[in-house]
Amino acid sequence: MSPVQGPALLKVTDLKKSYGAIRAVGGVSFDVRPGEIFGVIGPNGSGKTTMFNSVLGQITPDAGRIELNGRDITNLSPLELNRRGVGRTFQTLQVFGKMTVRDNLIVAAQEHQGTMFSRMFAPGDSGLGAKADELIDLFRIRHVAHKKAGELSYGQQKLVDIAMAFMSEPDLVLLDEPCAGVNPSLVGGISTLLKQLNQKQKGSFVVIEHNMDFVMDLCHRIMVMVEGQVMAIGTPAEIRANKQVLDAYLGN
Ligand SMILES: Nc1ncnc2c1ncn2[C@@H]1O[C@H](COP(=O)(O)OP(=O)(O)OP(=O)(O)O)[C@@H](O)[C@H]1O
Repeated sequence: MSPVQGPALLKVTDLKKSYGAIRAVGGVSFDVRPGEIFGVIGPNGSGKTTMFNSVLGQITPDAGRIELNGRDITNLSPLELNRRGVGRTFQTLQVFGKMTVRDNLIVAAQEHQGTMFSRMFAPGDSGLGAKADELIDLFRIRHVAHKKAGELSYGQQKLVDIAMAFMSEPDLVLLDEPCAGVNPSLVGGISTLLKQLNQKQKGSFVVIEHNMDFVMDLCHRIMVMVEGQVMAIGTPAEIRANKQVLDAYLGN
């Protein structure tokens, strides 16, 4: 049983997506509760990204239903989802190298508010400066806040990238491999930050990540996907003790 209880914030039911003869996601169901950090693990090609992109409105599933707070959000666009409180980070950096760190944060939230041309113009504060400063302090990037993001190390840019997803105080954030390419010395710091954000903003996170120590330490529950199917959902202790999971994945 998860330490986080309550009705589902996100509910995914029998999600399916094939590419020709390849069944990328073959009937996946799970739910994420308010305040829960939910990990998604599985071997390469097991359908994690396809599931993620279906939830985020980036690809159209063949079948299935996705609900947020009991409302059907299947096939809504990424922008509509963002306005309903769903944020995301990408595997690749989304920061704008020629803008300062602080402006990157402000612009990320302006986009959420619908200022679609905001990246084309010099960003004003729009009342978002206080939120940007709060995240700059939480992420301990005050010393680089007024530097151009492109001048930062990859690890620092990754922190900015993650902070950007939290500017609009989303109810649900989907994080796609937050540790990918990050120096191992920074991995523990990202985990601590996400725990702090989870406590502070009371948001729910879904995290795809191959770094097993990170997932086991961070997540309340973990879903294991294998060949487009859910093999197991449980607490880190339950997943570690699951013989089928050990044989198919963790034992490798
Ligand atoms: N656009 C696409 N066209 C054709 N096949 C695809 C496409 N996207 C994914 N697939 C296939 O669907 C299956 C699931 O891929 P997916 O990327 O969802 O897995 P994954 O678990 O995220 O893998 P990884 O850990 O490597 O990111 C794979 O067999 C993949 O080759």
